[in-house]
Formats: sequence, C-alpha cells, structure tokens
Amino acid sequence: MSNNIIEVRRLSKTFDNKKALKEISLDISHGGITALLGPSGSGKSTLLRHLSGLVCSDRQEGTEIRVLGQLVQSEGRAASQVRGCRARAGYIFQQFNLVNRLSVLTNVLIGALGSTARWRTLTGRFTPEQRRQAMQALERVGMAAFAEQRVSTLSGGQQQRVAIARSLMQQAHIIFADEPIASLDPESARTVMELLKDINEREGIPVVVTLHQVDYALKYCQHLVALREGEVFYQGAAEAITEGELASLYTQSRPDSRVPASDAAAGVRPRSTPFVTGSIQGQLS
Ligand SMILES: Nc1ncnc2c1ncn2[C@@H]1O[C@H](COP(=O)(O)OP(=O)(O)OP(=O)(O)O)[C@@H](O)[C@H]1O
Repeated sequence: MSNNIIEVRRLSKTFDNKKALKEISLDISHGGITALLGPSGSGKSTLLRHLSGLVCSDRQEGTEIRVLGQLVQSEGRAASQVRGCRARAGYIFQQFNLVNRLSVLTNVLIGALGSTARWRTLTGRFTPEQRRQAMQALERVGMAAFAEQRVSTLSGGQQQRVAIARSLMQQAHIIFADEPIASLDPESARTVMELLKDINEREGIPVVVTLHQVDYALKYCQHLVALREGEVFYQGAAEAITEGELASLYTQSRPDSRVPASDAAAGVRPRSTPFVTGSIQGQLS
C-alpha cells in the first residue's frame, strides 16, 4: 500500500471536443500544502474537481484517481465509496461555498452532517456538544464573534474563514481549496493562507489549493503541481522550481516542459506578472 496522499493515473477530461486534461499522471506523497499552479484555462480547477470526486473523467482504460489511498473514480466512473471520500474532504471554494441565508454557526454545524441523524439537521437540532465544537472551530479561525450573523453579511475573507471552520468541524482528512484567495484583498488573502498553513501544521491535514499568485504558492506551499494546457509542466518541491521554469509556465508560446532556466530567461517574457504580487526573485534559493 503506497503512502501517497494523491494518485492520478492517465486522467483525461474533454469538454465539447476540447481536452482540458491530457492523460495526467501524478503522485503526491507530501502531506503539506500542495499548490496547483498554471495559466488561466490550464486545467487547475478541473483537476481539483476530479480529485474531489465532483466530476468524472473521460472513459478511458487505466484511468484511476485515489485520495488518501481510497479509490475516488476509475475509467470515468465514480467509485462506490465516493460519498465517503467526499465526506472526508473539506472544500473551500471561491464562491458558493456557504449557505448565505443561514448563520455562521449553522454553516459550520453543517460540517457535522455526516455524523448527525438527518432529522436533527433538518430541524436544526444539533446537539450541545456539536454546538460547542462548532464554536471551538469558529474560535480557531477568529470568527466566534460572528456566530449568529448571516453569512451574507460577511466579507469574502471572513466567509473563507468560516469555510475553514466547517472543514475543521467536519474533521476533514484533506482540504481541497479552489482559488480561495482569488477575490480577496492582500491582508485577507494572507490571513486565509496563514490559517490553512496553521491547520496543516497543527492538525496534519494535507491541503491541495489552486492559486493564481505564484508568490503565495512559493511562500505557503511546499509542493507544486504546475499545469500548462492540460498537461503537467512541473511537479516537485516548491523550492526546487526555477525562475526560468516559472517564466516558461506563464508564457504564451508553448516551450517544452522544464525548459532550461537559461533559455527561458533569455527569450521568454513571463505572462505571469499580474499574478505575482511580490517579487519571485529572492524567494527562490
Ligand atoms: N464545465 C465546463 N464546460 C466546458 N468547458 C470547461 C468546463 N470547465 C472547464 N472547461 C474548460 O476546460 C479548460 C480548463 O478549465 P479550468 O477551469 O480547469 O482551468 P483553470 O486552470 O482552473 O483556469 P482559471 O485559472 O482561469 O480558473 C478551459 O479551457 C475551460 O474553458
């Protein structure tokens, strides 16, 4: 039995005759934070959705996705235990993350759905112990004071913190975050990334996060999977990626994967500049 957190074999996904993912194979054994990087349209969200078991791949022989050793889908079909896989994963998405009309506390309590008899959740009757746990999770993310407030009244950054509290309440074994900081101001973005880092380190929950901002990926993530036009361009330690590779990743014309840094630096201008909120230089050793 392998120790891989994530195993992907021959994953392809076609939308309307366009291949969004092209026979991707990946092994992630790192239990830290893994960033999915790449230009817009490179397939980051599509890959994350496949890992989450929310989308099924093309029906192709040999396709398999395992998360935490559990089969999520194979050859275009969800595994029989996919519900269990989903229940073990916490999701933090840029939008449509929480139920806006419900209170912050109720949204966090929804994280306990998997362990609560249905009638209780339907009638809002959570146990005192569950309420205590939910308040504890809200304290952990600094949102306890907002417990009774409707989610619709919160800022984007506050909503992401509530989503993280819900993952804690859910006792998620892994967290999938799809562009969790895309629409946040820099301070809120830092708060959300710091929280994910803290939870990863203290609770030991692996995090897989799609990011546009290279500098956030380099600062907070130990492992990178970079996609380009639906293929894996780079996979490995964040500290090992070169500035040239990052430049190549975001350039318009398609060079070979892992273009030598010297070539990329010589001729290719990065398209990534808008995504880099600080200097890449200096963060790369
Ligand atoms: N439901 C869908 N129907 C049709 N095409 C889709 C669908 N979802 C994704 N695509 C296409 O698949 C490709 C990859 O999209 P995806 O959203 O995964 O990219 P991304 O790297 O996450 O991009 P971004 O950074 O802009 O969010 C794109 O060409 C996109 O238009």
